[in-house]
Amino acid sequence: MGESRLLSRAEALELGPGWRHACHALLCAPCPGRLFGRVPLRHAVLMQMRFDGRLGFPGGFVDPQDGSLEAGLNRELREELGPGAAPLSLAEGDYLGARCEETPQRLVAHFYAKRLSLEQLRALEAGATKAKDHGLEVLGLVRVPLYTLRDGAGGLPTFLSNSFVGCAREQLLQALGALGLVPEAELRRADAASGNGP
Ligand SMILES: O=c1[nH]cnc2c1ncn2[C@@H]1O[C@H](COP(=O)(O)OP(=O)(O)O)[C@@H](O)[C@H]1O
Repeated sequence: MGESRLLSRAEALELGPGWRHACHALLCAPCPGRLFGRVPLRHAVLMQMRFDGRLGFPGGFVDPQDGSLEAGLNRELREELGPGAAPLSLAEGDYLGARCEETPQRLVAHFYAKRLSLEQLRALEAGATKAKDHGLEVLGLVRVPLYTLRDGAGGLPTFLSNSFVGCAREQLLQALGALGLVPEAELRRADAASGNGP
């Protein structure tokens, strides 16, 4: 992945016609369970295994006929997560930021996050195999482990050493911090321990 820089929604929308716009979203829910009866799961955070073997968030390119970034995002969520995504309806208020990359094409990656109930998130997971893209562009949803196991590597550090598409790894770290899903100090330790950081 090349260098990316953070932009506001307004700045991103002012970029010229040479830029393609894509929108992706982190969906999460509070998760009271404990792994092995002792490790708090904290939250269920969804990512997906893509056709190219990389991890990314649900979403995709916005088409000119979508009319708005959010309309494009909601269409992509239905294609990738199935009809269960229809009631989600992500909006401008769910916007977290944009990153632009010039490697090799000019891409603006808009990023959103939305908190669901655990019941809503479970229903999405259960319905995702009915999505148009299931088994094609999307190979499956995964939950992100937010804990770090006693060995200092298992859990989030090891998850972060996977291969991520575009700026998805930076987006994940941004959202986990911004939404308070993992304490900042723990996030920094997991990032450094993953051996895949900056
Ligand atoms: O989770 C993500 N975060 C940031 N960029 C992503 C993510 N997933 C894909 N991308 C990038 O966004 C662009 C659109 O990819 P995607 O495969 O989602 O679109 P599509 O579903 O419309 O084909 C690609 O350039 C890809 O590298």
